[in-house]
This record gives sequence, structure tokens and C-alpha cells, in this order.
Amino acid sequence: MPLQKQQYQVHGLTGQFCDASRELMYRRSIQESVRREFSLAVSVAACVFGMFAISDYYLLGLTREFYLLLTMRIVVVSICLLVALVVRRWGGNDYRAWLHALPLWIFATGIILIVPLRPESLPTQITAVVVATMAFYLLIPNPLTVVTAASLYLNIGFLVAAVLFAGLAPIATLLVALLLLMGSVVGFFALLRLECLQRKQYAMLHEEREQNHLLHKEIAHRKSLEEQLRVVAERDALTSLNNRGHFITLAKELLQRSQSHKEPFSLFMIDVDHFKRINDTWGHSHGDWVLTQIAEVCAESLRPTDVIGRFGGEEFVVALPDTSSGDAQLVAERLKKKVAELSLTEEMGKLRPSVTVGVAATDSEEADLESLIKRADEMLYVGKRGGRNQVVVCSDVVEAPASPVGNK
Ligand SMILES: Nc1nc2c(ncn2[C@@H]2O[C@H](COP(=O)(O)OP(=O)(O)OP(=O)(O)O)[C@@H](O)[C@H]2O)c(=O)[nH]1
Repeated sequence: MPLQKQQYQVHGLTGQFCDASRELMYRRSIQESVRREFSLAVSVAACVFGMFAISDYYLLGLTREFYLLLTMRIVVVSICLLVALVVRRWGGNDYRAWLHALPLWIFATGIILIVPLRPESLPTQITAVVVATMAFYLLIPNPLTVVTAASLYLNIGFLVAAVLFAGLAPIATLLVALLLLMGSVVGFFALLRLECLQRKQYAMLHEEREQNHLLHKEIAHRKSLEEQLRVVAERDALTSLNNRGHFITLAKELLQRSQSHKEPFSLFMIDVDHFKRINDTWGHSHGDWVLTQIAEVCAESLRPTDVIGRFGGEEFVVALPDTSSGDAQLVAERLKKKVAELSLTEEMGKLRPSVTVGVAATDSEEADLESLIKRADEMLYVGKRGGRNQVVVCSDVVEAPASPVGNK
């Protein structure tokens, strides 16, 4: 049997969870309603028990037996009302089984004591015992084991008192015993069924909650997987910049927005100078590290609205919306300067990294991203041929031919 099912298994005779800790949890969960129901039921039962003093008076008059019965009823009613009050007001968080069971034993004793004081009214008292047994089982909340013990005490005690003080004949005793037994059996199975049903309902509720919890965890896990997938699909693994594909998607959107707002748009192609030498001198892993440092410096030199990506190898690309060629040149110069100031490890102390930047700027509504990339790339190679470590700008003023501006 699966562990969860075992925990929620209900005992066939006690109507309680076989697992003691589960039973305790269940009792705690119903504690507040049990306290309320218990004090109401005990108060009502005490009042009904007290009201029978009227019938005592009609049957006995103001005799010694009447006063004894009245005293007994006052004691029973007072103790039960006190217990009801204590449980209601100061029941606290701990379930005190003995306190909850106390009224059952007191009622049972009171009912048994009526027999020697009012032996003539035995038939009425038999009915009272059956009704009290039912009330024990079904009205005053207590565990089935406690109720069964108190009912047995009431039924056996009543039967003994009836034989001793009311002179019940053997055959009549047998008939009364059968009647009382019937009442107890019906009460027992009714409460057993109720206890089992309530616990099954509790188990189902808990299972549902656990399933919901698992479902939420699964959803969160899937969301995190989706996020990881998205990062893998959009980011470059080494530098964490946008990868080429994602950069192109974002840059196209920016270019379209600039064109629809009639704003200028610029694009950088950045290439690390003599990167092969870095790899050859310090090894590929140092080369990787230098690349990540340069990527970080480039990203930090830009505005939040600009988009940067790794185009491939040691080449980066930047889209700058709402940026004219003049502004783009200033940004590229600043970026180039920051790369040159990059502080590397002691081991690589001699290395002065530099970048060459090709810039293409446009304010044309016709320009497309591919042609801008191509032009920036051409400017980059102009810069490379011109000695590297420089910014070369190409602005697309329609009538003028592209006039690269070398800038060391
Ligand atoms: N460590 C490292 N090296 C890379 C990576 N991608 C490309 N490279 C290396 O970068 C070097 C690029 O060399 P070249 O294209 O000759 O360019 P360069 O040496 O930078 O010279 P110029 O661009 O002309 O200044 C090659 O040796 C590539 O192997 C990378 O992710 N990590």
C-alpha cells in the first residue's frame, strides 16, 4: 500500500486514523468546532436533565426522596454546565479527553441514581436510558472508545440498579438488556460510520491540497525551465550578451520604431584588435576571459535603450535608436577608450586591448538592417586597414558618397 494511503487508513473499530500523528492533526483541525458543539450539547442535555425535577415532584411530592433527587440533579447540572463553560472559554489548544468525557460519566451516574429513588417509574427510565445512550453517541462529541465505555457503564449500571432496587424479574431483565443493547449497537455503528466518513473527507481534502501543491511546484519548475530555454535560445553562452539571432530580431524592431518616429538610427560593428595574438600568447581560456571583460565594458558604455549582441568570434554589434552619426561617433569613441583602459590580470599586464569600431548611421525610412550591418562592416574593415584602434563612421546622406571619417 502506498505510504500516503497508509497514513490515511481508518481503523475499522475505533473510527480513528491508524496513524497516531495523523489522528492528532485531524483532531487539531476540528478542535474549534468540537469545542463549540460540545459545550452547546452538554448545556442542552444538562438543562433537560434538570427539568425532569418537575416529574420527580409530581411522582414523589415533597418527600425525602424528592429532595435527594433534586440535590443530585442540581449537582449533575452544575458540574456539567461548569464543564461546558470551561471547555468553551478556556478549552485552549490542547484537547483534554478526560474533561470532554466527564459529563458522560456524570450523566450516566445521575441516571443510574434515579432508580433507587424513584423505582416505580422504571418504564420511563428505560426510555430515558435509550435516549441518553443515543445522545452520548450522536450529540456530545467524544471519541468512539470513550462513548462506548460510558454507554456500557450507563446500561450495565442501570440494569443492575433496576434488578437491585426496582426488583426487575429475570425475563424482564433480559428484555430490557436486549433493548438497551440494541440502542447501544445502533448508536455505536452510527457514530463509527460518521467518524469514518469525516476522516475520509479530511483525507480527500488533504490529498487534494497535496496534489495542488505538487502542481504548483511543477508549474514553477516548468516556468524556470522555459526561462532557461529562452536564455539559451537568446543569449551568448560566453558573454551573456544577446546572440546574433536575437540581436537581429531586437535591432529590426528598434530600426522600425526609429523609422516610424522619424528618428536617426546607428549601428556599430566592434572587432577586438589582434585577438589571435591574445589567444596565442595566453591561451584560449584567457582569450575567453578578455572577451567577457570587453563585452562587459561595451555593455556598460551604452544607454539602456541600446541593444548589444555578440555577432560571432571576437566581434560585437550594437543598435542605437534615436542616435545621429555625430552622437554615435562620440559613443563609439567613449567605448573604445574604456576598452583601452581595461585593467587585466597581472599576468596579462603588458596587454593593452583595443577595438576597431565601424559605424553606420541612417535617418532614411528605406534603410534595412542587413544593409546597415553591411555598411558598418565595411567601415570596420576600413578601420582595420587604417591601422586598427579607431572609429570609422559612415552616414547615409543620400546624395553624398560614403565618406569614412578616420579617428584614432
Ligand atoms: N578565446 C577565444 N577566441 C576566439 C573566440 N572566437 C574567435 N576567437 C579567435 O579570435 C581570433 C580572431 O583572429 P583574426 O580573425 O585573425 O583577427 P585578429 O587576430 O583579432 O586580428 P584583427 O581582427 O585583424 O585585428 C581567432 O584566433 C579565433 O580563434 C572565442 O570565443 N574565444
